[in-house]
Amino acid sequence: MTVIEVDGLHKRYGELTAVHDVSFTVAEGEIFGILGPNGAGKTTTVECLSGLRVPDGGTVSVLGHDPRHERDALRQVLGVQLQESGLPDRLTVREILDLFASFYRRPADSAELLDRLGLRDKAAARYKKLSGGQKQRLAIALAMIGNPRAVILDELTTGLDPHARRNTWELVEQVRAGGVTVVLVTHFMEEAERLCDRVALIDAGRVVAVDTPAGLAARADRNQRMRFRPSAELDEAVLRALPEVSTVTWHGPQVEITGDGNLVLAVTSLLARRRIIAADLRVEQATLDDAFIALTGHDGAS
Ligand SMILES: Nc1ncnc2c1ncn2[C@@H]1O[C@H](COP(=O)(O)OP(=O)(O)OP(=O)(O)O)[C@@H](O)[C@H]1O
Repeated sequence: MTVIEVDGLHKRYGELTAVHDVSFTVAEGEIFGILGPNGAGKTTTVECLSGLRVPDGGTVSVLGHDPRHERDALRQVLGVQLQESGLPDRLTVREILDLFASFYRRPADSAELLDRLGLRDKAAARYKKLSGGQKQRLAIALAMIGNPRAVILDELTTGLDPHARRNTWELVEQVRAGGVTVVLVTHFMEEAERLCDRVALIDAGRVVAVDTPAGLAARADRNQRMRFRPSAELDEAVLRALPEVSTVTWHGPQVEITGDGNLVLAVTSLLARRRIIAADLRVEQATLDDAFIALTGHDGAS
């Protein structure tokens, strides 16, 4: 079932068109990534989904609601964690959660949520005393307090150390395991690759591609590369005859093969037929980073 449908979304700020003709759909239970460099238009896009911004063109439907006209109904079913939380420093974690719970008809149990997000020990701590990772966990708790069917998480792990980032990723997986559809805004390729079922790659306000992370990586205009030491003599001509193989180079006893398509399967099947073992096999696959460069002509950093 489609939970979110965006069709031809446009948003201008004065002279600047921040979002040009953006279209995608998100299915129930997906973790859907919106990936792109700073300023690509990701936040503007999700703000249009949550009703925080009014689009200049296109249509948006979130859980059957038009965010422009049905913001109150939408708020009951869509949880939103935004980049700038703007939470009051002096309130405690429990006070903040209880305050947010009061906005919803059927809020989640805040004690249970604190437990689930590993914040039970911090319930009485003031917001300003929390670490970056704890603040992010609270932000997820606030997005989940209304028992939503879908959540938008925007730049969740920016500024976190690798350990806190990995903990946060586990929480996002738990959210989805609870049946909630997740839209994850990120400019980290690794995060999208690790968490997302599908990704919309956005650059300068336009969708460059929508695909699975593996599908995007496969579009990267870069050869795959494998290297190994064959256990017996390898007939190079047979290797070169495989349609997937582009180059074969020897480095002493090691052979390096580049190519595309199902290169690894083609070469390992050939070796198996000839009863040759590929010792010290190393394979380099294209990554989302490569896909981003291939699809946009520049790297994702900005
Ligand atoms: N309120 C605003 N007024 C004017 N311009 C804006 C406003 N908000 C965003 N922009 C501009 O619109 C473009 C898209 O911004 P947006 O925040 O949607 O991008 P983003 O991909 O979320 O970036 P980031 O990763 O830095 O958050 C940028 O050029 C930004 O400067």
